[in-house]
This record gives sequence, structure tokens and C-alpha cells, in this order.
Amino acid sequence: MQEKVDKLVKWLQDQANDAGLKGLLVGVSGGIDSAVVAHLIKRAFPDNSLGVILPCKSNPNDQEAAQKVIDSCGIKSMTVDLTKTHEVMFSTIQDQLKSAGDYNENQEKLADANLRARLRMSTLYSVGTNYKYLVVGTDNAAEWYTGYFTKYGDGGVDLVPLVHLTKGEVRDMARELGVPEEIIEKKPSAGLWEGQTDENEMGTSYEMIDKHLKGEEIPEKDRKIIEDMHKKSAHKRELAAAPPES
Ligand SMILES: Nc1ncnc2c1ncn2[C@@H]1O[C@H](COP(=O)(O)OP(=O)(O)OC[C@H]2O[C@@H]([n+]3cccc(C(=O)O)c3)[C@H](O)[C@@H]2O)[C@@H](O)[C@H]1O
Ligand SMILES: Nc1ncnc2c1ncn2[C@@H]1O[C@H](COP(=O)(O)OP(=O)(O)OP(=O)(O)O)[C@@H](O)[C@H]1O
Ligand SMILES: [Mg+2]
Repeated sequence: MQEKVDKLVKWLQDQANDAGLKGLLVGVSGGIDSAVVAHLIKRAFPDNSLGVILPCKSNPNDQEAAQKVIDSCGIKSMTVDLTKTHEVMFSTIQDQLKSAGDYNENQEKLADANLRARLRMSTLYSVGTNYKYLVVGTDNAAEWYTGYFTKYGDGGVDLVPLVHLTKGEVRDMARELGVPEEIIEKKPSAGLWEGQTDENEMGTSYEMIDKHLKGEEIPEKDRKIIEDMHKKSAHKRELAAAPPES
């Protein structure tokens, strides 16, 4: 695991240097994936790395957890609260849809949630431009394979260092890096609505997704959910579709 960490740190350094930029930043949620990335980028660029806490109607416990992550790696941090921005933007959009008579209440929760992720992405790029840093993503192999991320939201990043690691391997790396145990043990959540957990929403578990990725047998019900998610999200792993040249 130490070797894997060293390789990733070197790769992160190469990516920023090759881009002619000064360092790296990541959104720190208080979850394990961004905790691992925060530790890695701090090692890669001790004086040119930043963890950005971006509350957006978030549970205050998440902010506390994010601060613990920041403290555990000693990375420089900043907080940008997006709650009001989201409120204004989302209600303006809703008002326009309502006055057009086109408002679809069934899509409200998802539209609200994905706007949070995309506001975070926009904020990270604004801060990154200021410092001349690249934006580092946190998707692991399980999230990437199933497309369990918001297109151009948390999926809108420059680098994806964890994309070959299963959730289990992310946990092992977190221990190696010194991420606090309470962060490692927390139930994975996108935090996009009250009480959301990844495994409830997906209808399967990271344990099953990890096994499937390693080619192990899993129950047919789980295999079907995972493969359906993978197929439906193919567009998220590709560039925008373009028509053939005429
Ligand atoms: N075939 C196709 N070809 C090209 N584009 C296609 C498409 N099908 C849909 N699309 C486009 O993609 C959009 C749907 O994708 P998207 O906007 O991503 O939305 P969607 O996949 O529906 O929702 C995002 C999911 O990721 C989860 N999430 C988000 C953020 C963070 C985390 C986390 O773990 O922290 C999890 C979230 O809870 C939710 O389940 C459609 O609105 C449409 O614009
Ligand atoms: N409140 C937040 N502040 C800053 N960044 C956030 C916040 N919420 C989400 N993000 C960003 O979105 C990413 C995707 O969230 P995701 O839940 O998949 O990862 P995580 O929270 O780090 O780990 P876990 O999957 O265990 O919850 C986060 O890793 C982080 O970079
Ligand atoms: Mg999370």
C-alpha cells in the first residue's frame, strides 16, 4: 500500500507540473474518498494544496467531519457556503418552469441534488483558477463503473487518482495515510438530501460492486443492478456525442 501511495503522489506531482500549474485542490466533504485525496495532494504539494469545504444545505455534522479531515493532514483550507447561492438559483429556475406550466415535481429532488454538485464544481474551478491549481476528483472504481456521480458535477474534474481503487482499497489507503478512523467507518453518503446513503439509493452495496469488479460471483439481483447502472451511465465516461462529419 505504501508503494501505491508513493506512485499516486508522484503521478499527481507530474500531472500538475506537466500542466504548468502550481498545485492541486479538492472539495472536502467529510467522507472517506475526499479524505484520501486531501491527504494525497498534501503529500504531493505540501505548500501548494488546498481543501475546500462547500456546505450546501448540508448537515452540520458533515462540516465537522470535513474539519477533522483537514486537521488530520494539515492541508490549507477554505470554506465557501453555497446554501444561499443554491436557494436563489434553484428557486429562480423553478419559478420560470412553473410560469411556463412545465414544472415536473417528480424531478425536483434530483434536479436540486445535481445542482448542488454542479455549484461545487463551478466553485472549485473558480478557486483553482485563482491559485493556478488543478481540480482533483474523488471517484473510486465502484463509483466510476456504476456512474454514481453527477455528470459535470463531482464528475467534472481534471484528475481522478482513485479511479482504479475499489471502495475496499480506498479504505486500506485511508488507514495507510492516517485518515481518522471515524471517517473511515462512516456510511458513504453523497449528502445531497437528508438521510441519503449511497447503498440505499443504489439498491446494492460497495461490497457487491467491489466483488463484481474483481470478477467474483455475486447474487444475480446485485449483478443486474450494477450492470444496468453501468450501461445507463456509459455517456458519463465519454466525451459529448458528436454527429459524424458530413
Ligand atoms: N444516453 C445519454 N447520452 C448523453 N447524455 C445523457 C444520456 N442519458 C442521460 N444523459 C444526460 O445525463 C443526465 C443524467 O446524469 P446526471 O446529471 O449525472 O444525473 P443522474 O445520473 O440521474 O443522477 C446523479 C446520481 O449520482 C448520485 N451522486 C451524485 C453526486 C455525488 C454522489 C456521491 O456519491 O457523492 C452521487 C446521485 O445521488 C444520483 O443518483 C441527463 O439529465 C441528461 O442530460
Ligand atoms: N460539503 C462538501 N464540501 C466539499 N466537497 C464536497 C462536499 N460534498 C461533496 N463534495 C465533493 O464531492 C465528492 C463526491 O462525494 P462522495 O460522497 O462520493 O465522496 P466522499 O464524501 O468523499 O466519500 P463517501 O463516498 O464515503 O461519502 C466528494 O468527495 C467531494 O470532493
Ligand atoms: Mg460523501
